Amino acid sequence: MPSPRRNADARPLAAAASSSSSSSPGSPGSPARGGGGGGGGGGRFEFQSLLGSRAPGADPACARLRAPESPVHRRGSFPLAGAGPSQAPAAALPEEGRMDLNPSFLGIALRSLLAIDLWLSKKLGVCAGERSSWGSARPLMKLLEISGHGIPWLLGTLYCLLRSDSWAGREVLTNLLFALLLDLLLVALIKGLVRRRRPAHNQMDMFVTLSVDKYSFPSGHATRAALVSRFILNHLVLAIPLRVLVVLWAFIVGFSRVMLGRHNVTDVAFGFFLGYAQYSIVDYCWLSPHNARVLFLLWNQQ
Ligand SMILES: CC(C)=CCC/C(C)=C/COP(=O)(O)O
Repeated sequence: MPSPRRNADARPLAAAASSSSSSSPGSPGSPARGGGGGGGGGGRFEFQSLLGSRAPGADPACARLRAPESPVHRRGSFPLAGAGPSQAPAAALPEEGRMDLNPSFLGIALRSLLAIDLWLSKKLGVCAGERSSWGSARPLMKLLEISGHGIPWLLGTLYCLLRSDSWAGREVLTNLLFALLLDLLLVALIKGLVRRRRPAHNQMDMFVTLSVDKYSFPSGHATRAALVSRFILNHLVLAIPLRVLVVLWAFIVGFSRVMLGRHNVTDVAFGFFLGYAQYSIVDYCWLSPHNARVLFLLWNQQ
C-alpha cells in the first residue's frame, strides 16, 4: 500500500511542475514517470526536464527511477517528488528510504522555481525557429549571438594585444585574455558538472561550439557579456552614453539567448551572476604591469 503521507506531499509538486498535464500522478503517462522525452512540449515533457533535464534511459539514475519494482533499485533511489501509487510502496521501503521520499521545503521551492523557469523560457523563446512568432527577428538575434561569442572576443583581444604599442594597453589586454580563458574554463566545468540539456525548442545551429555546449547551464554568452562589460567599464575611459550602451549590450545578449530558445531564464540569470563574480576574481588576481611585461616579452621571443 502506498503511504498516504507520501502522496499528499507529492501531488502538489506534480501539479506545480506540470500545470498543463492532464495525467494523474503515478499514472503511466504521469509527468513523474518521465516517459516520452523528445520535444513534445506538453506538461509531461517539462516535468521530465525538471528532474534533471536528461533523456530517460541515457542516465543510469533515471533508469533506477523507472524501475521501482526492483527492491535493489528502490533502496538507494533519489526521492521522486511526483511518485504516485504505482511507484514503490513506502511500507516496503527501509526506514531511511521512507524519509527520502519526504521532499524538503527547499526541494519543493527549487522544483517550483524550475517549473516556472521552464514555462517562462518556453514563452519567451519567440525566435526559437523561423516559424516562431518573432521568427523574422532571428537573424538579428544571431548577430547578437556572434557579438558575445568566445571566438571574436579571443581573436579580437589577441589582435589588439599584438598591435598595442603601450605597456598599459598590453597589461589590460593580457588580463582580458586571461579573463576570457578563465570564463571558458569555468563555464565548461560547470556545464559538464550540471549537464542540463538545452531547451527542447532550441535548434542546434550555433556558430562554433565546444562539446560541453550541448548543455545549457550556465549561459556562456551571459557570463562573457557580464564579465566583459564589467571589465570594459572598469578599464576603459568611456563617455556615459557609451557606458550605458555597454550595459545594454550585455543585457540584450543575455535576453537574446532565451528568445533564441538556446537557454532557460535561470541559465542566463546564473550566467550574469557568474560573469560578474568572475570579474572580481580577475581583479583580485590582476597580473601586475611587471608580470604582464615579462609574459609578453617571453611570448614574443618564441
Ligand atoms: C569555441 C569557443 C572558443 C567558445 C564557445 C562559445 C560558445 C558557443 C558558448 C556557448 O554559449 P551559450 O552557453 O550561451 O550557448
